[in-house]
Amino acid sequence: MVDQRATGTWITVEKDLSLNVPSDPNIGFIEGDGVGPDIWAASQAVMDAAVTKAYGGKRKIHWYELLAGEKAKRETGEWLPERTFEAIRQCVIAIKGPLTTPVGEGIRSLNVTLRQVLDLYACVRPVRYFSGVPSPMKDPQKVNMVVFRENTEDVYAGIEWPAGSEEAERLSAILEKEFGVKLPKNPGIGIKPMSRFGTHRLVRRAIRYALDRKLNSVTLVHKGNIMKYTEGAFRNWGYELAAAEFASETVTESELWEKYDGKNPSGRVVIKDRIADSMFQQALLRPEEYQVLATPNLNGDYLSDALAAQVGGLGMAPGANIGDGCAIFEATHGTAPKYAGMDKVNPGSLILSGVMMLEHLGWVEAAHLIEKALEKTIQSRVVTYDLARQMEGAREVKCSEFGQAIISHLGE
Ligand SMILES: NC(=O)C1=CN([C@@H]2O[C@H](COP(=O)(O)OP(=O)(O)OC[C@H]3O[C@@H](n4cnc5c(N)ncnc54)[C@H](OP(=O)(O)O)[C@@H]3O)[C@@H](O)[C@H]2O)C=CC1
Ligand SMILES: O=C(O)CCC(=O)C(=O)O
Ligand SMILES: [Mg+2]
Repeated sequence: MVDQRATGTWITVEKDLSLNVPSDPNIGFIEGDGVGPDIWAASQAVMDAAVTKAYGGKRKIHWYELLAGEKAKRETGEWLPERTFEAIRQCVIAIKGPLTTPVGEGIRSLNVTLRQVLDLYACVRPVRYFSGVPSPMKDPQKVNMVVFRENTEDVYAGIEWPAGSEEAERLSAILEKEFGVKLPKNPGIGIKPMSRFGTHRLVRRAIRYALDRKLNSVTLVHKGNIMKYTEGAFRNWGYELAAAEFASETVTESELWEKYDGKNPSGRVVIKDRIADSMFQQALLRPEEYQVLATPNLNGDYLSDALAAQVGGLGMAPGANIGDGCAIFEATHGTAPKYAGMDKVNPGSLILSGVMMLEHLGWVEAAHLIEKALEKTIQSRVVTYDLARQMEGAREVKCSEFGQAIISHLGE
C-alpha cells in the first residue's frame, strides 16, 4: 500500500495567484501506467539530484504519492479516488506519468478528468530543439514554439453517446424534428462545446506568456472555415480578447500589412491566425515564423505530437496543465504500452516536465542544471532507443541509465 503521509510543508497560493514555496515543499506525484513507473523513477532521481546540487541541502522536495489509474484501481478499487483530487488541491503542484485510456469503450480518460475537475484550463507544451538530438528537419533549431491548448472544452470534453443508444436516438430525433437536420441512420453523436469564457482565459495566458518573454507572435489555430461557431468563434474571441485587454501591446497581422507592409516596427506582439490544416505545413516549412500557438483542445493535441516529432519525438516532449489554483506537469506522450516495464523508453519528456515544474516553483537554478546536463548527455551520444535509432555512433542505454547519465553531467 502507498504511504500517504506528507513530510514537508504545503505550498500556498496568494490572491494574485503567486505561489509561496517553502524550502521543503510537498509535491504530489502520480507514477502513471505503462511506461509511467520507469520514466517516473528516472525523473525523480534527476530532479532530486539537481535540487541537491543547486541548493546544497537547503531545499528539498518532499514527494507525496497520489493514486490514479491502474495502481489506484488495484489498491482502492477506484480509478481516480476523490482523495487524489483533494491532495492535488492541497499540494497545489503535482507531476504525473501517463494514464491509460481504452479506445472505443470503457472508462473515460482519467487525464482529461483531472484537467476538468481541477479546472486546469491551459495545457502548455513547449517545443524546442536540443543540440545533438536527431531530427527529420533540415534546420531543427528554427523550431521553438509553445502550444497553449485549451484543456477543458471542445469534443475532447467527452460529451457523446454511442450509435443505437437511447440518448443518441432521442438527440437525433430532436435534431431532425426541431432543427431540420438530416442525420445518417443510427449515428453515434458527440457534442463540441466551446465558449467565449474558455477561449478568453486561454488566449489571455498565451498573450501574457509572449509579452513576458518578449516573443514576436501569438497564432490562433482553428478550423473556423468549417466549424464556424466553435473554432471560428475561437478565432474571433481570441482577437476580441487581444483588442480588449492588450490593445497597446499587440497588433494584428492584418493591421501590419495595411499600415507597415507586413513589417513590425512597433515591437508589439503580433496576433495572427491560421487554419489548422495549413498550420501543420507551416510548422514544417516556416517554423521560425511561429512562437506561441493558441489552440482549441483537439487541434492542440494533434499539433503537439506533430511538433514533438520535429525536435526528436515524443520522448523529448514536456508539458503542463495549469489552472488558476493548481498545476499538474506531465509528458505529452502516453503509456507506450508495448514498452511497459522494460526500462527502455526516453524519460526526457517527464524530466523536461520536471524542469517546467521547477521553473514554475521559482527554482530556476535546479531547472537550468537539468537542461544543460540533458543536452550534454545527448551530445555525448548516450541516449535511449528512440534517439539511438536515428543517430550514428550512439550508445543505446536504458531509461534508468539515461537518467543516471544526466545526473553524472549535472553542474558540468
Ligand atoms: N496524458 C496522458 O496520460 C496520455 C495518455 N495517453 C494514453 O496512452 C495510451 C497509449 O497511447 P499511444 O497512442 O500508444 O501513444 P503513446 O504516446 O503512449 O506512444 C506512441 C509511441 O510514441 C513513442 N513514445 C511514446 N513515449 C515515448 C518515450 N517516453 N520515449 C520514446 N518514445 C516514446 C513510441 O514510439 P515507437 O513505437 O516508434 O517506439 C510509442 O509507441 C492510450 O491509452 C492513450 O489514451 C496518450 C497520450 C497522453
Ligand atoms: O487522456 C488520454 O488518454 C489522451 C490524452 C492526450 O492524448 C493528450 O492530452 O495529449
Ligand atoms: Mg495527445
